[in-house]
Amino acid sequence: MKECDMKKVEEAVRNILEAIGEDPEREGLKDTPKRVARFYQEVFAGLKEEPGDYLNVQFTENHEEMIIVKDIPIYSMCEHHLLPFFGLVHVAYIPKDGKITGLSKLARVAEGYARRPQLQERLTSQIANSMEKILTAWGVLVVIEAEHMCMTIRGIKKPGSRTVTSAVRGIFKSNAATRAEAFSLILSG
Ligand SMILES: Nc1nc2c(ncn2[C@@H]2O[C@H](COP(=O)(O)OP(=O)(O)OP(=O)(O)O)[C@@H](O)[C@H]2O)c(=O)[nH]1
Ligand SMILES: [Zn+2]
Repeated sequence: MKECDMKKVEEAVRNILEAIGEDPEREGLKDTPKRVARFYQEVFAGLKEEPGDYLNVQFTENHEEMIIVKDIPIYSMCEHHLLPFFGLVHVAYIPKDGKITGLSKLARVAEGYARRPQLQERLTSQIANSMEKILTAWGVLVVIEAEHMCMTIRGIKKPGSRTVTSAVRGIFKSNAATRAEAFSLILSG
């Protein structure tokens, strides 16, 4: 897991500015390479951690019913255009053997995987896979609704269109009633 090479990003941004016909030395742009480097360091910080590890914070509680954390806001960067996509993550799981994790840890996992060059589908399955592996729950369900800037400000230009992805594991896959209950709780206001 490599640290962000700030000098390399700065040099690349200076090159881009030159390539588009700008003067990287002019007043308004002279600090831009540094700013963009800090910005990339922040939005790609998830590359230098293993976000699933947050789930190792676990408690024992006699609760084998559904736990849902919904409406977790995320900002990620689409790996095709390096433009943001953003929206809401909803996660659900049914713990096994009393193994539950901290609620904030579920949001930290979503945040960690979002802070990488991503595809929405991969982000969805990485969150679900880490929950399935580390929580060893009866079932895991992850839904993401997001808007992609690469479909908004360029190309096809369809602002407001939203992409919904889901990843379903364990009992949520095998039991339609359990899955329907999770979806109705997630989609209710
Ligand atoms: N499946 C998926 N596609 C994505 C995601 N983010 C961006 N894309 C798509 O990636 C595709 C890249 O297509 P290309 O034809 O290589 O690139 P492009 O010429 O910039 O495509 P347009 O966006 O159609 O102009 C586009 O259809 C994007 O909408 C994502 O998270 N998941
Ligand atoms: Zn894109």
